[in-house]
Amino acid sequence: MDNFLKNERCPDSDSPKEECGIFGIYAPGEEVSRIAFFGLFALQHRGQESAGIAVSDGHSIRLHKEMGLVTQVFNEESIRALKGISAIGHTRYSTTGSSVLCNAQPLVGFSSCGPIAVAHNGNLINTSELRNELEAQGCIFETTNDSEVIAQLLARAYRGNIETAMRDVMERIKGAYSLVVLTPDKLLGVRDPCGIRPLCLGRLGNGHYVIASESCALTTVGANYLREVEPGEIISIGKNGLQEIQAIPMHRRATCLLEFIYFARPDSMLYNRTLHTVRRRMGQELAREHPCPGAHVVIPIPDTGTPAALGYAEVSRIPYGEGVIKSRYIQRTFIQPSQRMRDMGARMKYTPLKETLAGRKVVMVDDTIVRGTTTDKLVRMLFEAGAAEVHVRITAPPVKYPCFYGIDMADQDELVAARHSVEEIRQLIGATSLGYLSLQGVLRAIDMGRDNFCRACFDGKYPVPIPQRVKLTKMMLEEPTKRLAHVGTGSEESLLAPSDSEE
Ligand SMILES: O=P(O)(O)OC[C@H]1O[C@H](OP(=O)(O)OP(=O)(O)O)[C@H](O)[C@@H]1O
Ligand SMILES: NC(=O)CC[C@H](N)C(=O)O
Ligand code: SF4
Ligand SMILES: [Mg+2]
Repeated sequence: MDNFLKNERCPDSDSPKEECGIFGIYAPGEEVSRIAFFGLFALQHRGQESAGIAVSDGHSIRLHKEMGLVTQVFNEESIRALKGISAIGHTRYSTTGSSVLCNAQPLVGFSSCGPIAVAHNGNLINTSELRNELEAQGCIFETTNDSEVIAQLLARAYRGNIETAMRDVMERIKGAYSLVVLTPDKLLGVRDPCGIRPLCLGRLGNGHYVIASESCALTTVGANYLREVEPGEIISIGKNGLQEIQAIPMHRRATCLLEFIYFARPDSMLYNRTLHTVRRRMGQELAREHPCPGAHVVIPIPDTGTPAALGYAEVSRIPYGEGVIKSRYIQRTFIQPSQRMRDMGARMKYTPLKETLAGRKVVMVDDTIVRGTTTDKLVRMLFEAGAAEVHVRITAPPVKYPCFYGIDMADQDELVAARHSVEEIRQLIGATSLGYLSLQGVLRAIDMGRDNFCRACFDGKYPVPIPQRVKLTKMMLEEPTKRLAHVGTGSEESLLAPSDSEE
């Protein structure tokens, strides 16, 4: 627990964070840890705090994890030391538990039938309840993250059949979870009954299987995309091949809408749609909903705003141009662990191109305004570079409600749209005009109905009800008094939204 004690608490760090990248491979005869490294590298955008790989040699499991980016955590030596037949990996963006080494993943639990490694993307909403119960039974926890509850439950339930044990655990845990699980002889891919976080299955040319958060990681390792892991499903891979098990009934499909808008890489596929195409269409819808007659140029805020700006330019017939250059070496600002770091990140990240901006009426297209950290600095920067007008266009509706399923927006106070109207936000960011794409517009661009998505941060309808009287925060397991609040909460309704549950 040394790392935990040394962690410096940031003033605003009590809110859950974004998400994580997970990867799994079962391929005897292949360099599985090197392939996992490449897979994790492709998933680096999903989490930049720590990375780790666990490898099985058929008998035991070895683990290497460190704080930092994938390329900082692994080198030739550490990859070579991880020899085996199967592997799982993780890139972390903390949502429950500080960003410290003991909370890095994969986590390894020890059962009476051998070791089990777990890597988790998502966030549970009944962590404290389960952890209190396990502690009362004598379980000793080594981390302050929610994922260890899964590892501990699994280790207790495992009596030789990992699929049955996993099903038992799925019946207990609530919230968002996409998992890869490794035992000495099996690899599992698991998705919660709403399929909130993505997870897909692919196959290498030699017939071996890989599982990844996003299809872009399959492409990187040369695997063909087969399909998404279904909500409530366990995919089990071992020496007898692949087994598909509908472990618990699908509740309903509720994949995170923000994965389509921002989180997932544009070259990934979700619901069989390439996200670059979807985002371009969001830009087209935005141009129809919020035109900007008389503007001279449409500029994207790279990277995620780029396809949408192309779409906006196509429909509006306003020329597309590059107005800001993004440093190649900076990471996502939205997924930095503290507000101070996010502020610095935004300033380091962009430089304006005066040639595109000076004297022009500019349409600036970005994907989301979450806290507003990025947008107000950008608008100021464009005016300072000589823009005559700055019209901000956003390919998402205002983010008004917190996310408890693995995204960095648990504190409603941090969300600028929770406290201000669109006109007030326009004034705050100093834009000439401001237009958000409607939920209908987003859904038209994806070409699917609203019932296929979690969109709770936009409309307050949570697909998995949030327990009442519970403040789910990133640090809740590091502050014992907050944990007590989780015991015996009767109602499953949230206090946060006008209409909280979709039940
Ligand atoms: O309102 P805020 O809280 O400031 O966050 C919103 C910004 O954060 C993200 O960009 P980011 O730079 O993280 O990643 P990207 O390069 O993928 O666009 C997002 O694309 C917005 O630009
Ligand atoms: N962003 C995530 O998916 C994080 C997974 C897990 N909740 C953790 O904090 O480690
Ligand atoms: S609340 Fe928002 S960010 Fe969270 S899972 Fe739902 S759509 Fe995604
Ligand atoms: Mg951005």
